[in-house]
Formats: sequence, structure tokens, C-alpha cells
Amino acid sequence: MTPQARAQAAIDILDEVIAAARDAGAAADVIIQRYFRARRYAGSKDRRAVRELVYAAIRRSGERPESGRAALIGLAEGDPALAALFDGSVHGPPPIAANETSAEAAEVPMWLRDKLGGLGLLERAPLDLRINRLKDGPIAIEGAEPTPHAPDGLRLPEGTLVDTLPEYEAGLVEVQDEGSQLVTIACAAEPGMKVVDLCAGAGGKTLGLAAAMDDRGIIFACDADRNRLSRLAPRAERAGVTIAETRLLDGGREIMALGDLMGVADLVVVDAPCSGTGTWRRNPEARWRLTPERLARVVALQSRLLDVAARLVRPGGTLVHIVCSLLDEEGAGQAEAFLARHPGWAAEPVMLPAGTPRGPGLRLTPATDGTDGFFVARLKAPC
Ligand SMILES: C[S@@+](CC[C@H](N)C(=O)[O-])C[C@H]1O[C@@H](n2cnc3c(N)ncnc32)[C@H](O)[C@@H]1O
Repeated sequence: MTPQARAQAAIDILDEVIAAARDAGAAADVIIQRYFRARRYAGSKDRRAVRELVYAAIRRSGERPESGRAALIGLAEGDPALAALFDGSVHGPPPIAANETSAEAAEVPMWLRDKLGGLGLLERAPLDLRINRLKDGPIAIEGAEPTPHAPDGLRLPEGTLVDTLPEYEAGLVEVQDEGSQLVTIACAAEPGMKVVDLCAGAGGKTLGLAAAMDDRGIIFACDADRNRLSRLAPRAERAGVTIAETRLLDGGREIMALGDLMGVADLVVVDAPCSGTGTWRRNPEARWRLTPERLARVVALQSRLLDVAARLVRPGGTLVHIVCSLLDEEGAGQAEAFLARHPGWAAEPVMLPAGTPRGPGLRLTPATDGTDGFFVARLKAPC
């Protein structure tokens, strides 16, 4: 492909990414893969170059751009070599017209600028692993360094292909961001406990909880998404986790599948569905998906799930509220609202080697901690 054709390919892909963000469609990575699957003539250098252009344009635009062309014209404003590719040659983009729309450069969307600006949401996300203490075996991954805060964290060089590592195949390590490892530690799960992981997904935190419990006790790993939950069992097997029992919940009627767990759990973890603002550095086009309406919906769901969770906690037990979001309405504000709705419950300090106290809990940010953004609060039930 000529450089001009690569630029036009980036524009075409960006058009699809923009439409997918508006209509809750596929992620940018999936769209890029699909695009090149249909264009076998593109070589690996072409793919890499186009991908870099697409992601550079996504990172640069806080607001969803009007079009892929506007996004790339915006990127070209600071890159004369890219601007020169708009020369109207065959397969390339037509020349930029005077006054043509270009996307504005911004870290986050305008409506969230006051709340999320300056938190490092566009920094490069590292590739972190958690050493699985349930398994013994040598770990010799080239270039791996301990993460700064999490005791079992390893940081890998960019581009390491984790799936092909023998340590990964043997279940000696799991892919998990350091922030996710830290909030799992904040749950303080112990051997022998009865734990409910109410929003377990594919089990990222379930496996960490099981390791903290030395695979003793029981974890009821629940989720309303059959697909995600079905990925937990093979991961648990690989990791040597035997105490996770999955339960599929009916969204909106979760309690129906939880009747036998009312008031008996030592620990209930609500790793709630959220805006995902804390992970925007990994999937920056998610900035274009969030709207005030979507945020309001997810905040309401979180508060309902926290109320469901509270019914499962035994007297004196603990409910841990986690979100990978940096918005207070999902984090500190959500925990405060829970405490206001549930007299007798109290926030406990969150003891972690990183993070900053925020309302009744603690917040991790890319800027201050180098992790994905998280909020975690420990809420103790009355005895
Ligand atoms: C932040 S993700 C969980 C990630 C997971 N704990 C991990 O560590 O990988 C939130 C999860 O909440 C689930 N969820 C959404 N609505 C739910 C509901 N009504 N009841 C239970 N889980 C729900 C989603 O399917 C999603 O898997």
C-alpha cells in the first residue's frame, strides 16, 4: 500500500469505529481485524502503520469526531508528513479543503472534562501479570519486572505475546492489571471464607480471590452474562482453582438464584458494571461511547446490585464495592449513597500500598499510581 492508501484505510476504519461507538457496535480492535481480513493484499507493515494512525487519531479526539476524515485531518494538524498525504492521488484521500472540519484535540469529552481531566487517561497501559501462588513452577519471562505496588505483579515488555508463554499455559501467571490486583487484595479474602463474587464476568478477580484463599472455602461466581461466565471454568482449571462455583443470574431478578445465600456470606464482592472510564487508556474509543444517559443507567444498576449484595452479607460481614471508573457518582458517591440507604453499615479503611483516600474508599488513577483507574470501598454490615 502507498502511504496515501494507508491514510485512506485509516479514514475508512475510523468511520466504522465512529459508527460503532455511536451504535454500541464492535470495538476498534475487532473492526481493524475485520478490515484487514477482507484485504489480504495488505502486508504486516501496512497493517501496523494503519493501526498506528487509527489509534493516534482516536487518542487525540476526546469527543466522537464527525467523521474518520475529520479525525485524521485533526491528527494531520500536528504532522506535516501526514498532511502531505492528502494529495488526491489514486487510493489516497482528496486534498484538505479550506475550512474543512477537523476534530478537536482533547483528552476526554467536554462534558467530563472537569471530572476526568489530568488523570492520565491517555497514558500507555502496561502489560501486567499476576503470579498465581496456587501453582509452583519456574517463572523466567524475558524482560519481566516486578510491578511497583502489587506483591505478585509482573510487568512485561510491550508486545510480549502472553498466550504463547509456557508459564501462561501452565497457569503460573494470569493477565491482570496491577490496579485490578490491588483492589482484589483490598477484598481481604481469607482461606475458609464463604465469598460471593456477584459480577464475576470471566473471573479475573475470582481467580485472585481464590489464590488469596489458598483455594480453601467457597466462591460463588455469579454474573448475568452467560458468555462471560462460561469462560471462567477453563481459566479456573488452568489456574488450579477448585473452589469457584458459577451461578448464572437473571438480570433484574438476581435474587432468584441467590435465595440460599441470603445473610450467609462472609464477603460479597461487587465488581460492578460501570462506565469503564478507568480503563480508557486501554480502549480509548470508549470515550466516544459514554453518554450522560448511559452513565445514569449504569449508576442506577450499580446501586441496585449493591442493595442485592447487602442482603447476602452475614451480620458483621463485608461488602466490597469496586468500579474501574474514576467518576465519583460510580465510586465514592455510590458508596456514600449506599451507607445513607443502609443504616448500621460502616465504611472500613482500605489498606493498600497505593491509591488515595476518596470519600468512604480509595481511588487508584493512572496519573498517581500507574494503574488502571479504580475505586474500592469496604462496607461492613452491622453485627
Ligand atoms: C466490571 S465487569 C466484571 C469483571 C470481573 N469481575 C473481572 O474481574 O474480570 C462487570 C460485570 O457485571 C456483569 N453484570 C451486568 N449486569 C449484571 C447483573 N444484573 N447481575 C450480575 N452481573 C451483572 C457484566 O456481565 C460484567 O461481567
